[in-house]
Amino acid sequence: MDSRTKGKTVMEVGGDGVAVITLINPPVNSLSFDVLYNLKSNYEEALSRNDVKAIVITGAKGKFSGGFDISGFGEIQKGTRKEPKVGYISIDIITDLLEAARKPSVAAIDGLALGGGLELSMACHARISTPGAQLGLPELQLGVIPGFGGTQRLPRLVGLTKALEMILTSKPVRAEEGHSLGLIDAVVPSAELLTTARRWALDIVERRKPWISSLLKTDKLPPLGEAREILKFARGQTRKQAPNMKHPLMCLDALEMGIVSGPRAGLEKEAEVGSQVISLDTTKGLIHVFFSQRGTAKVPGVTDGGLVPRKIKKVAIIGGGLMGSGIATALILSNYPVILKEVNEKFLEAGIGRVKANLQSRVRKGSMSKEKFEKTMSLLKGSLDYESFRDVDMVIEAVIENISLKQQIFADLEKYCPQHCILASNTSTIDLNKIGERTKSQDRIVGAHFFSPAHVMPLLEIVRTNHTSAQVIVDLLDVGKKIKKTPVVVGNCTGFAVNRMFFPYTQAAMFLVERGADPYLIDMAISKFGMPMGPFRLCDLVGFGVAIATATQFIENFPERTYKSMIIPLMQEDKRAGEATRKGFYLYDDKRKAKPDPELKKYIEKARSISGGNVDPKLVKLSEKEIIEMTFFPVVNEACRVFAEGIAVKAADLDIAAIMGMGFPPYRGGIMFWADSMGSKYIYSRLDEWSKTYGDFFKPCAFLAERASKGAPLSAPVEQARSRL
Ligand SMILES: CCC[C@H](O)CC(=O)SCCNC(=O)CCNC(=O)[C@H](O)C(C)(C)COP(=O)([O-])OP(=O)([O-])OC[C@H]1O[C@@H](n2cnc3c(N)ncnc32)[C@H](O)[C@@H]1OP(=O)([O-])[O-]
Repeated sequence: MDSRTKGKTVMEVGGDGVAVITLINPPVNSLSFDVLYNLKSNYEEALSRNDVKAIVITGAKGKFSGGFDISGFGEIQKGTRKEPKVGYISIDIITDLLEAARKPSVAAIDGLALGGGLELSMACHARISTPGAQLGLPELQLGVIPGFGGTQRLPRLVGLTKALEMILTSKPVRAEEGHSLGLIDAVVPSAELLTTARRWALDIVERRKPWISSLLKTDKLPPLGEAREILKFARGQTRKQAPNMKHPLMCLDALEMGIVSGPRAGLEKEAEVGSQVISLDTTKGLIHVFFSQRGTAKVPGVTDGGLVPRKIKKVAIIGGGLMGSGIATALILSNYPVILKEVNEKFLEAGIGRVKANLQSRVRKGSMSKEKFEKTMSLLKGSLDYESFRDVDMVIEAVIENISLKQQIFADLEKYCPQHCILASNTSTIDLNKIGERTKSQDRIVGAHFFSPAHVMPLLEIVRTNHTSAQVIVDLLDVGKKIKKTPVVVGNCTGFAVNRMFFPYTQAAMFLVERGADPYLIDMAISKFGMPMGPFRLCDLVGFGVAIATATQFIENFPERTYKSMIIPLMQEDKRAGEATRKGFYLYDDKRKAKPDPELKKYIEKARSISGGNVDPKLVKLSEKEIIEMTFFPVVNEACRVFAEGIAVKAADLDIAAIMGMGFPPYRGGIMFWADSMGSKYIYSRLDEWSKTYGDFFKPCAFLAERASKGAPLSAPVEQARSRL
């Protein structure tokens, strides 16, 4: 392959008259422009050759195709590549050249056919797949729409309702389901894939199998009136679930056009809309997130040194509380044998009970069979001492946040665990250097900070001290991938990356209400911005105990920029501690539905009198935009500090940490990406103005000031960073 080209196709014509075209673009055979243009040339040649009767398309190395090369969108957005004529690929190549050809094509699908990959296969006249292959149109998740005819062919193959479900949820189906839906014509073992596809293609030529153009099928489409009702419902749901995104509705426009005015008009609409969505801000954000999420596992100086992850065969967890049991669940779900250690029988039983309950909820929801439940639970063993730790490869400590207890545990671990064993702590606040103070094993001590509930939340902060070895990080990155977490490697400090960003968010909200802003309007504005809930509703959910404990850490470590509000402590004195007590910033009914509480005013007024602040008429009447800026710019400020200190090595890691750890809306691209969309100068000027009026809590940090003075993006790499990694 030429180093300037991205992927290719190769064509081999067999003695049976079948031309097999193979897509080659590792690792997932994505459809780059080079692959697509090569495919076109191969087709033209196959159609013109007398020795070719039929065509089979397949993908190299067990993967059909992961879809259009997503980096191509970035090139178009940046203007480094000119977009081909609208509809050139989907209409001129895929429809008019391939589907309308006088020679039939069969797709031989192994492993996966996603996005453009599935769309290409749907333009073939039959599809043969291996068992378990993933088939889907996940484009909406990336901010784009299926643009190679998927909005037209999928409803015609599987019916409108199922097509809408697959497109709107971005969730793939397995080959077996695809077969029962009519998307796949036959499922055969991998070894028989190509021979079956070749035979099928020749059978079409010889009229022993039907020659079906998906685009011309109508039997699965509902009558027009019914189709309109289904689409109307889908629009309503989409508006509710994704109010800040335009592309899902634009995708529905293309689908509707095809049903109302025919597939050709539908294809044209799809091409027009597909080209428009590329420049939406939400699309830019989502594509940035796709690559950033995969980039978190690439740590300069760690993963680029050729280290190979060691095999972790057995893991021990100390502490069967909420975190320990969640971590144990995540591990056994990925087939790791786990020992759960507790201090006595009662606690051990409770810990194992929690793991059981986590799995049972899957059985109840139908996502886990009873047999799988039994098999998974059999991977968990309880223990009350360290004897069984002699052959473990990794220990994760998940006990309460008490330094001397943790120090004792790590000293014991050093005695009982093998020399190579990774010693991880799930602490969310305590300095890892202190935890390992009584050991000589500093190089294998690492933080494995899970988020609650650990078996559900997708983020894993891997915390590295100055002593942690690169091998240990590589091992933990591998475990993270196997248990389906997105790892972000961060340096050692109070709060690491996520909690450092969380503190100013809640503190800003407390400041605003103390100065007269309405907490319920703040929550509403922040939910509208795209957070799962506002800061006050969140405080109620996590409970005031946790909120006070984390705030205390921040006050102790960063006193110069902490806003100390008494609202939460005052409420706690009155036994209002959040949702668990049915009273917090909101009141909760039997069904845990939240409603505003007029009594809240009393606590706010008292807190205001303690802090000595006054109601500020400007803050009483904040617009939604001002609310967002006053709560999130302090977060941006803290993210800048985390970046400048080298706690995070890439700004994009903070984007992922904010999305997965705080619930920051992915379509805004993450905290730094969003900040850059407004510009460092603007953010600096706002914070600077507020700090002059309201104090140091808002004071822009030196990094932000410097970037603003140069007009530079916040996400540009930190030169000669005082990296802690
Ligand atoms: C006009 C166009 C119309 C069309 O309808 C639009 C589309 O098709 S939109 C597309 C619709 N398709 C999708 O949305 C599918 C998106 N992809 C996926 O969901 C997963 O990657 C997949 C399930 C395929 C493999 O999961 P896994 O085994 O856990 O592996 P992994 O996830 O770690 O990825 C491994 C490497 O492959 C890379 N890469 C992957 N796909 C693409 C791509 N399409 N392109 C480029 N690169 C891609 C990925 O960046 C990573 O690179 P690196 O340098 O090693 O970090």
